[in-house]
Amino acid sequence: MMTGFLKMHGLGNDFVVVDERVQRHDLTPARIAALSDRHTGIGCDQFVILRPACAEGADVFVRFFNADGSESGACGNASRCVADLVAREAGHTHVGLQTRAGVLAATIVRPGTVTVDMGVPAQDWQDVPLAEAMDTLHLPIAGDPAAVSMGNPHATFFLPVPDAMDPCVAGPELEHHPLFPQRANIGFAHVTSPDAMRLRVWERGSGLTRACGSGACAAVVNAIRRGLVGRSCTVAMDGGELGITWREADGHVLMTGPAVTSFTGHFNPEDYPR
Ligand SMILES: N[C@@H](CCC[C@H](N)C(=O)O)C(=O)O
Repeated sequence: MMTGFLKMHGLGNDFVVVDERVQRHDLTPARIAALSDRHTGIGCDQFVILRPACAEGADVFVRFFNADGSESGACGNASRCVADLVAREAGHTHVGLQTRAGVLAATIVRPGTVTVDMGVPAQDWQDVPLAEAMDTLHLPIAGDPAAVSMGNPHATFFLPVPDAMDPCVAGPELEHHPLFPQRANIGFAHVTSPDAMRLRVWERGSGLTRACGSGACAAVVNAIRRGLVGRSCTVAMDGGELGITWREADGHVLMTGPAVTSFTGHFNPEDYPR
């Protein structure tokens, strides 16, 4: 039986979105990895599955998978895309997304622009998680990265000059560093002013992407913790810009940026290895 999908993206971080709210489609991790392959599948950075919500305040339950088939608790760019989709369906401007990291409130700012409340970042070493007790603001790794969880594990390097580290060279090894028992997303940031930074992210399970929403939130949170930027910051990535605010009043991180639908299509799951 054919399965319908949407191809969406946020700043070029691209997603295959499959709606399982009415019917399941037997999408195993191996099948998701095969479908995510850019040469032999549909191709995407993350594969997103929608299920019926079962939490208060949520309109939909969203599961995020990386291109290698592994699951993540959070994906900022996909959250904006799903919020845009569900809000258009319902004719609402506010939607609740149930994720493995909790229920996220999203607001349609204007057509195609969405703010997602990414919640409160977790700063304790157990919550990132890291392999042993340590100060998450200064990891004992060359280059002195800081770590935080945005519902998924992130480490951010602050580079004195742009591109001082190549994500494609440093990223793969750091993603698998023994300090990160669940692997980690690795950000390479260069602060350009008290309210702006440039960022590239080597994503766990997907590699270098054009943008990473949770990575942008993590980079801003870590930069604020280090006293490098103020509470609101524009993050410029290869695919474009996100606005990130770490709200002082309640500690929530707000992420604002675009959500785009590229096309729709169909595939037969049976054509891909289970
Ligand atoms: N592209 C994402 C993050 C996707 C998940 C990540 N690779 C992980 O494994 O945690 C974003 O926009 O946040």
